[in-house]
Amino acid sequence: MSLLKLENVTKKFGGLTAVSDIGLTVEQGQIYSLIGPNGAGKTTLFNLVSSIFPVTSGRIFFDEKDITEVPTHALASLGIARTFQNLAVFKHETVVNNILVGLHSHLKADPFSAAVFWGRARNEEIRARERAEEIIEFLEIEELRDLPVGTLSYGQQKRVELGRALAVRPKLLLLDEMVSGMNQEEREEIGRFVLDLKEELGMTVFMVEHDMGIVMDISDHVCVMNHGAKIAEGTPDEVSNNSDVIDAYLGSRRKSA
Ligand SMILES: Nc1ncnc2c1ncn2[C@@H]1O[C@H](COP(=O)(O)OP(=O)(O)OP(=O)(O)O)[C@@H](O)[C@H]1O
Repeated sequence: MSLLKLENVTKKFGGLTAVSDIGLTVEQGQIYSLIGPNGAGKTTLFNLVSSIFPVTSGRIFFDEKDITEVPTHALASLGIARTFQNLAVFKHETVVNNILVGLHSHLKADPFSAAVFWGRARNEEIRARERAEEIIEFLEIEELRDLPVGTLSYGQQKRVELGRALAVRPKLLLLDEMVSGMNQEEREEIGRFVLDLKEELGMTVFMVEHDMGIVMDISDHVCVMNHGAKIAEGTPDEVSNNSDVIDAYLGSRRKSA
């Protein structure tokens, strides 16, 4: 079953077409990677799915609902969570508090009952703390739980950011260049967690990634963009043997050489 579907999505910035007539389908339970040379339009496409920019034309469907005009803040309650290319964590707060922030933005109790910590608010708070502990265990960061996030390595901070995105139990997780800036060991760990998300929690993952090792190792499906357009899609093997894809990457390397 398709979970995310883009139909003829285009984004123009003035005279520049950053995303050109893209159609794609992410199936439930897939790890779907979006790749392409620098400036191909990957991040712009992600920003359209998460409503950071409005589309110029086209429609976006999630779980069969048209979400093209749904604002960013309303996407979490529909089941879409996202991490960002640059770290989005509260550096002075502890690991557990950073994960609780992801949960609190989702709680339903009104501010009055939250203030007296009673009834619904109290039950929600207890459940939120249990959920935070589950995530900490899943990400194997128990020994870091009470440390301020700013004191952790970059790879550990990324794991906390991933934990915060998981807090809302998303159906779809958007990961924007999760492993950039990480060492090889951290990259492999994140790759393993993403695979566990799919295999243990049945989560669907849509990711923009430059690290070809991870893309080829864990993706079910890969979509390749160049100059705003989709140039190929298929299994990791299919796209890595596709001559248009090879040309696009070689061309971009020649330009930057
Ligand atoms: N807010 C913006 N205003 C104007 N142009 C933009 C904006 N955001 C992106 N662009 C342009 O759109 C094109 C696609 O950029 P985008 O960042 O989506 O590519 P990318 O594939 O994510 O690249 P990278 O791999 O380098 O992150 C580029 O030419 C970029 O300069």
